[in-house]
Amino acid sequence: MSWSMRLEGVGHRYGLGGPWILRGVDLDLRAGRLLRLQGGNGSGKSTLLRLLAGIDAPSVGRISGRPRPRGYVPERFPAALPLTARGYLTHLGRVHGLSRRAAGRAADAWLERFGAAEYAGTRMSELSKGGSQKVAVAQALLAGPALLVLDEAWTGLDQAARAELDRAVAERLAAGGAVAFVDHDPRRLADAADAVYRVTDGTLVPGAPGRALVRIEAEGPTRAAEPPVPGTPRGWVRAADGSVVLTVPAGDSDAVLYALLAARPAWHIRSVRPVREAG
Ligand SMILES: Nc1ncnc2c1ncn2[C@@H]1O[C@H](COP(=O)(O)OP(=O)(O)OP(=O)(O)O)[C@@H](O)[C@H]1O
Repeated sequence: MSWSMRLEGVGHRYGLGGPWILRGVDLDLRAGRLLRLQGGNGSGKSTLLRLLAGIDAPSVGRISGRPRPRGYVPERFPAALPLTARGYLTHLGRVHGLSRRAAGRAADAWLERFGAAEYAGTRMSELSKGGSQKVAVAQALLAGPALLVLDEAWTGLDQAARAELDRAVAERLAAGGAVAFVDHDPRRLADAADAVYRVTDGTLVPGAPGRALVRIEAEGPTRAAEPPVPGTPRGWVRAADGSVVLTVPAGDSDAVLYALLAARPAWHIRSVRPVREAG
């Protein structure tokens, strides 16, 4: 399996007059890649995952090369379907082009893997939250997707099922699939994710998860003085009392502190505090 999918200048908003949720998103996703998306609440992660999965079309821009088959686990799985777990999965297998027999076998195999074989005959509407989430994950994996999109898919699964999903992700990648995911736990697949992006202010920026930062609060020789650290990557903000707060990668903090203290006239350092970049 060798393919490459591309997003070019993608923007999205809900409704014509609605605010732009995403703007100018460029992204390449290739066979074998594991992409993690991060960002604050409501930043647009789920929106981007739906665009990747092809559930929604972008309002502007272009998405090309999206492979098939695709699997998608939404943040909220519609559980109130009038089918049993096995019936639903078998039906979806048929939609993906499997024979009735092969679809039934795939349904059983995935229910078994996620420890849900005992719910095979249970109506979807009667499943527990965890049971329903296992079906949500099984339906996405059923057809061996080339592109797997997981929106908080581990949430609600028991520990064994979470580990099983980790294995299923590794299998998809080994088979030449790509996986894009969002998860609130920064440790999820942390060793495997080879691309990490943050959705922030509607744009997509490359970013390592939860980098260690240092917040330095300093007072200049005058209230309007600008800190003598032009290279500070994350910039600085001025507090109401005229002091400035610089947030810098932990590795740069010694150099920034030195620059402040070596300045003439020197700056007064009020506090130095380690912080973590929000996940
Ligand atoms: N169907 C919709 N109609 C209108 N607005 C929507 C719709 N879906 C999402 N939004 C809005 O788009 C913005 C981004 O939502 P989205 O769910 O993509 O963010 P998110 O980063 O996944 O958030 P969270 O971490 O809270 O799940 C939010 O302001 C949300 O209210």
